[in-house]
Amino acid sequence: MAAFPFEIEATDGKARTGVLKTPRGDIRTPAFMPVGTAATVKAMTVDQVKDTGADIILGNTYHLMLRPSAERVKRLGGLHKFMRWDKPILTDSGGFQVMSLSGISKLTEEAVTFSSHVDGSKHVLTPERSIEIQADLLGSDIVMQLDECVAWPAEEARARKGMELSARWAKRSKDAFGTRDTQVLFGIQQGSTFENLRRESSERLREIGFDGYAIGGLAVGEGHQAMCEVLDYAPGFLPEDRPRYLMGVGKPIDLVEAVARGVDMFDCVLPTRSGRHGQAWTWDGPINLKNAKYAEDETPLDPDSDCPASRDYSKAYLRHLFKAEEILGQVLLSWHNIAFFQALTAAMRAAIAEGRFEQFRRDFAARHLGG
Ligand SMILES: CNc1nc2cc(C(=O)NN)ccc2[nH]1
Repeated sequence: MAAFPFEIEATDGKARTGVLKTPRGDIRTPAFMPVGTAATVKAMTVDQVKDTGADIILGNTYHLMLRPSAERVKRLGGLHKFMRWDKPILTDSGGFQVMSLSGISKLTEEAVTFSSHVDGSKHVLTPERSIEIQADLLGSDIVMQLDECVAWPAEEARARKGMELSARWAKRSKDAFGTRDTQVLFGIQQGSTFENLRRESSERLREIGFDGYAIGGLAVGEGHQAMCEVLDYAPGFLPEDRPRYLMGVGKPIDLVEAVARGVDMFDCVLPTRSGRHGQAWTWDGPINLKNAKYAEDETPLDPDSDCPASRDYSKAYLRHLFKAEEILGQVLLSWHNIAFFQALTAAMRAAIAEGRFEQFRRDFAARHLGG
């Protein structure tokens, strides 16, 4: 039973725009979720994040279970109170980061066991424990099943094994989650780049029944074109009346091309991580502010933006901050990049609502990739 109403307001081809209504607030889709890894969107205050127009942020179970621990977050009132973010939070299951960040990890039918990258301590993550951490201890609004994200490239037999384990863990996750009024559980489609496996994964998830469906196992090195080839069919295997969330994606062009193929929600560290390293994302493509050509460029990143970081500071000043390794550079560029990703999703929502998404898609690519 769907706890969060998802109202699709308009479609344009496969693209959709709508609202996912949650007790902590509405999420306008297509939506970009800033990544708030260790209870912070790095280098930003929650007020700055809110100021960009973000309706929801992502929290990482792996990081928070290691530090400060999920039990401590619970004792301190849960993740929303702890970090002072009162809008919706989606937490991931921890599975992906165990494989990409932790020390030795062992995967069995029962669980993933791993050693912490923080202090080497041993931890066990089962579908049931991940649900407990996300739903009961962190108190997130949108909970993700524990699954296995198979590395790319994968042989079909290996991808099938991972997809089938993820499907069994989807059932265990749903049973552990039970029925709740103010929180929902999303299943995750796996199957690497194999159409038959993606279809089978989707059929198994639909039989179990989820409030939303993620497309996992992409943006793992396959590249933009191969990802788009999977997205030509993978979103359509999922229920059209529920949100579709593409995990870990991506660059601005990835968002536009995925929305064109029916995706509604995204998360990616790109805007904050690249911002910390001096890369600014703009309608004309990415620029590296450390480049000497900006040394006396008095123009702002985007004079039309309502974000102070984009509108009020010269590129010359931002370059200076990065050359001097001043923390303010990382703050301002993270703020600008998140504001740009929010402006991009807002522009896509408007284009879909007005039936001009294909034109938007062409104009964006020409300008952003035009060079
Ligand atoms: C940056 N690329 C990227 N791919 C991801 C895939 C998953 C996934 O399949 N989780 N079950 C999660 C995060 C990801 N981030």
